[in-house]
This record gives sequence, C-alpha cells and structure tokens, in this order.
Amino acid sequence: QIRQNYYANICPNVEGIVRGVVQKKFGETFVTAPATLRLFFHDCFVEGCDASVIVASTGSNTAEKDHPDNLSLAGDGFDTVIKAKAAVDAVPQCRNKVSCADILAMATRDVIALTGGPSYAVELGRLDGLRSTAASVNGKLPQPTFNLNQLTSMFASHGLSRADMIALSAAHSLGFSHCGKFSNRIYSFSPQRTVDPTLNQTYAAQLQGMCPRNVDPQIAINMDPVTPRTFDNVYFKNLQQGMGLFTSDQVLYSDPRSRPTVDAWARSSRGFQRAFVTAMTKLGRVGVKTTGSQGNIRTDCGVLN
Ligand code: HEM
Ligand SMILES: [Ca+2]
Repeated sequence: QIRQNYYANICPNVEGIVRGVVQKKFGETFVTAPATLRLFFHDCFVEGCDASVIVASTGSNTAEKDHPDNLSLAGDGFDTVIKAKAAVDAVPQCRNKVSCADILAMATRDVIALTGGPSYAVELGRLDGLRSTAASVNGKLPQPTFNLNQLTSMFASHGLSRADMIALSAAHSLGFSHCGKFSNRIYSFSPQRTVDPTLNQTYAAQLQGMCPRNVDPQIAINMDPVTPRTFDNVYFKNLQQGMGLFTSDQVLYSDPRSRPTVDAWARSSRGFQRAFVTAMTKLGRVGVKTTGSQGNIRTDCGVLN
C-alpha cells in the first residue's frame, strides 16, 4: 500500500528535487506537461504504475514503449523522468532509494499544477516493475473509437468508476493528437455520411483544414481547440458544443448516461477538480508493487536492473 510522505526519512526533499527539474523542463518546452501526464496513464494501465512503460527495448526484448499504441508517447515525458531521476540520485542520501514509478507520479502531479490544474498530495512507495513487453500492452489501452461501454469496462477493470473515467478524460484538455487518430470522424464516418453527426460542423470543417486527406502523418493538432495550454474544465464545455476530438471524448456527452456528469463539470470547475484529484489518486494505486519479490528500484529508469 502506498502513502503520502513515504520518503520523509529516506530522501526528505525528493518532492522539491523533482519539482525543480519539472519546472525547468516545462520552461524549456510545454510538451513536457501533456507528455508526462499521458506517460503516467499508459504506465498505470499496463502492469500497474511501475514505470514499465519507460523501459527501452533490447536485442532480446521488445518493450512496452515500442507497442503501436505507445509509439506516439512524446519523448519529453521519458526525458522528464530520466532527468528527475538523475537529480534525485545526485543527492547521496537519495541515491537508488526512489523508484522511477514514484518519480513519474510526482512529475505528473507537478505538470498538472504547472498548467493550471489542481495540486494534490501524491501517494508514494511504488517499486519499479521487473518486466516490460510490447505483448503485454495488447488490449490494455483505450482506443479513440471506443464507446461508453468499452470505456467504462476498461476503466472498471482497474477499479476506476465511470465518474473517474470521465474526470480523467479531461486530460485531453492538454496536448496534441496526430490527424490519423480521428480522420475517420471527418472523412469516412459511414457509407452515408462523411462527417460524424455528433461533431460540431464548424469544428469539423476546421479539422478538415488542419488535417487534409493524405496529410503528413507527423502533423499533430491541439486536442482542446479553446484553451490548449491550460488544464481546465473547458474540455467539458467543448463537449457540450460538439467539440470533443475523439469518439471517446464526444461520447461522454452524446451518451445520456454520462452527459449529466459532463454538464455538472462544465458548470463547476471546483467540482471537476475535486473529482479529478480523486480519480488521479485512484489511478496512481493501480497495480502498484510494494514488496521485494514484485519489483525493485531501478538504477536507470530505461533499463531493468
Ligand atoms: C478515455 C480514453 C482515452 C483514449 C481513447 C485516449 C486516446 C488518446 C489518443 C488517441 C491521443 C493522441 C495521441 C497522438 O496522436 O499523439 C491521446 C493523447 C493524450 N492523452 Fe489520451 N486517451 C484516453 C484517456 C486519457 C487519460 C485517462 C489520460 C491521462 C490521465 C490521457 C492523457 C492524454 C494526453 C495528455 C494526451 C496528449 C499527449 C501529447 O500531447 O503528447 N488520455 N489520447
Ligand atoms: Ca506499468
């Protein structure tokens, strides 16, 4: 079981050290924020929050990060963890005492605060996982085409409620998506209609402008067209306007079972923030390893000990 202030006697200033690194990196590049937040999510949903996603492939093992669903994880998230680990390990008392999984959890908390989201006390005491395979990612991450039942059941498999899932989806208030992730909604929705009818038609035309057919697959656009650099409840206001980028975003408003929650959080930023902190805390507990046989503290976050 993980808890707040876990490192109080082991490495008392660990949270300050991590925050310093994250702040500096965020000052250099904004992508630090969405990249780190998404990395944490993809870590926790595969083998639990154990930094398995950070491990690099070797000659004999294709790691999680090289699974197709992880190839679009931005490098700045990995870099944030590697740099924070180096800063922590530069303090003799802390050297090899703080797990990569905990560093990622702290850095995630910090990027949320830096972009205007709520700050919260983060639970710590995770160990780093002992394996990382691309095969273990199969079927574990949500797809942008998912409907409400698919989303709800995947999050439920990790003990997260539908409300938690809706709150966490607001992470799409920050960051970028490649055009291919939603092109079906603007060009080939169904044999009868090219454009998804739940999509705001003005927004659909803008998306077609930014993502023409046969666009360079490298092109990425803001997921929140209104406040792309602020972690806020505008995500839910956008859904009310038909401006959710993925099917999995817009369905939260289209489906009558989740719409009341979207409406409530579009109205109340405080209500959303409270729910988000609850959900992030639950996400951070998913599949955690805390006893020696389950994991260890990696000396290099990208390499299994
Ligand atoms: C609910 C189901 C979810 C689906 C289907 C989904 C899917 C996606 C997809 C397809 C992208 C675009 C990737 C790209 O083209 O580069 C993306 C980006 C992102 N996702 Fe999610 N996601 C979900 C939930 C979450 C959650 C729970 C979080 C975090 C708590 C999250 C955080 C992010 C962030 C921050 C980005 C932007 C990354 C960047 O700019 O580098 N997502 N997501
Ligand atoms: Ca993991």
